[in-house]
Amino acid sequence: MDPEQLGLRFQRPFLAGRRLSAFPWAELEQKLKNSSDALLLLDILQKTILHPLCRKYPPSVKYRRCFISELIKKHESIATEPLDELYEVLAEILNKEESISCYKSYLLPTGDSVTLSEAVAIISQGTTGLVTWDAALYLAEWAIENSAIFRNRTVLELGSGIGLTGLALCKTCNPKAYIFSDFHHCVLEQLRENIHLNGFVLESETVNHTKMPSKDRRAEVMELQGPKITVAELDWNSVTEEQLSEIQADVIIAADVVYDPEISLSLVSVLQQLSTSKTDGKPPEIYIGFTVRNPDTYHLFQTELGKVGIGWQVVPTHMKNLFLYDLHSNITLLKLLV
Ligand SMILES: C[S@@+](CC[C@H](N)C(=O)[O-])C[C@H]1O[C@@H](n2cnc3c(N)ncnc32)[C@H](O)[C@@H]1O
Repeated sequence: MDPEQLGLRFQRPFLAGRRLSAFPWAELEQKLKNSSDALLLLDILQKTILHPLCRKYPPSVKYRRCFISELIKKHESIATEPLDELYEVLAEILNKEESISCYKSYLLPTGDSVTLSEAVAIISQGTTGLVTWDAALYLAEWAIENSAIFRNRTVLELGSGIGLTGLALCKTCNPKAYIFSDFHHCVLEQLRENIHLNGFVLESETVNHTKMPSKDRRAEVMELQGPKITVAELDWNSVTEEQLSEIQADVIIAADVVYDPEISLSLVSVLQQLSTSKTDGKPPEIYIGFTVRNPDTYHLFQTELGKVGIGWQVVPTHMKNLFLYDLHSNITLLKLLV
């Protein structure tokens, strides 16, 4: 494999902040043993820590520190002379302060990328919604592979979190309109920030509090070639039938929203109400992707769907693993039959 290729295999997981143990370290070590040429390490540096996306939107300090330390270790295991560039980068990182948030960038097959500001901790501010979960990566990848389902249609996403699936879909699948939704105020705030970070303009701040956009803003919205994007504050426990009937989505999606029995019950009720609203005489297509952590929770979700007359089929796996979700996590994508 040429050194450029190995560099690219470090780039994608590094920018997305994936687990360091999943990086091709053994291959790097082998290559370095065969030739102690520093060019390979410099290429990896350029494609990761020195990449323009990382300079502008860096992963967490701890993550970068661990990564550069691992590169130094690999280099020192085969070379006698230290490589200055590695130590310069380490020194720069050691001077940085830890923060509770960081950036992750996900490279799209179009050559574009989605960058998100995410929390460093898996649970923060009392919510799981401030990080991107594997099911969101899986659903985004599946959507990109099946973009015809979304082209020129209105898509509603439930429990969007900070927006990975929707932003990837808006950048690659040409939906007519995309409605992100969630209920947690910190998540909604972070979601809006991420939408702006990716160059999109919001149609309005929330569906519930529609503000008339300023003249400049209207011009900006009109100039925008992409989908009409909305963020809706939508709580499955309190949303009314009337609010749901106003949405009129052609396609409904959600990622990692089946993880708690109590939440499942209100989610199913929302899905049932949404499934009865018809656009152009047709019910919406509904796709729910989730990691099966506890089979009982999964079965409860299926049972509750059955009780309200919603069937389901498992959508076959695609496994291109463009976004590097953990291949050992048990992710399922259901198409609901309404
Ligand atoms: C595990 S996170 C998944 C976030 C994102 N879809 C992903 O996969 O990365 C679950 C999301 O569901 C949202 N959620 C939980 N209960 C909700 C409710 N009652 N109404 C609306 N959203 C809810 C949370 O705020 C959170 O963003």
